[in-house]
Amino acid sequence: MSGSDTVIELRQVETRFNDFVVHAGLDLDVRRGEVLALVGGSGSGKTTLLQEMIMLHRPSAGRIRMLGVDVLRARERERQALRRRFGVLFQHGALFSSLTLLQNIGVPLREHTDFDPAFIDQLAYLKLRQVGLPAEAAHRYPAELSGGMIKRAGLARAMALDPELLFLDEPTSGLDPSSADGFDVLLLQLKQWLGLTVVMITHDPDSLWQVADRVAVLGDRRIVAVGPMAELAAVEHPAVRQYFEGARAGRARADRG
Ligand SMILES: Nc1ncnc2c1ncn2[C@@H]1O[C@H](COP(=O)(O)OP(=O)(O)OP(=O)(O)O)[C@@H](O)[C@H]1O
Repeated sequence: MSGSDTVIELRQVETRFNDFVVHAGLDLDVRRGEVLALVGGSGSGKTTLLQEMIMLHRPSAGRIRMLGVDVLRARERERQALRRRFGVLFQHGALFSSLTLLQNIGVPLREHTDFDPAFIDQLAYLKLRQVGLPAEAAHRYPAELSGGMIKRAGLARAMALDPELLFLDEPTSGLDPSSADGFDVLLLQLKQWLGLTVVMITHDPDSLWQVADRVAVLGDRRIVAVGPMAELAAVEHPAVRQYFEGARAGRARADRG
């Protein structure tokens, strides 16, 4: 039985693509207010697991509870209501190229509310500023912006409906080190200011050490270890060891101190 501080609970999740088993007997809890990083080798099933949490993919078996809702058994109306309570930042930002940043950020508000257009612009502008974008970026198009700004705009859009939960797919990948650092700092601030719960896939050792409260490691089709990086350092499983060996991992660890 989970406590009220568990916002997502996965139990005995199994995922198959025909005969190919991606997850089997996978258990994971996400706690309220934490940043949980999901890591694992290529093809270990991170993206598929994220898609199952955001209801884009249905596991073959098991149970997923999110914000008190039994996701796989809920009626479509309940699932629709749940969708408004989380935001997603996809890997490449997934902004509409023909819309300005302000219009992009306002998309979920236009879809899910009856607010008038001027009010939607005001709310979108607040989100734009909340993620640290300058006022003049509001009327620019995605093609005119840096990768870091696009990620921030994608985050602002994910936050448009004031979600309790955020899902981020490799938020710092493709960013230069200083933009990636900036994004990490932003995430920490948003967590602190808004009490958001964040689940993110990342390969970035700096994010693992500096932003994640806990790290869940996918290997052998399940979560083989979960805990703060400092605790995972003692885990011998090969899927875990790779985050502690090699130059990048060592640098991130040293920088933290
Ligand atoms: N729709 C699908 N049909 C068949 N196989 C799939 C499908 N989606 C994913 N897979 C397979 O499931 C496995 C897990 O894929 P997934 O994309 O979840 O892994 P990942 O850990 O996110 O990998 P990466 O880090 O490389 O993005 C892979 O072997 C992939 O080929």
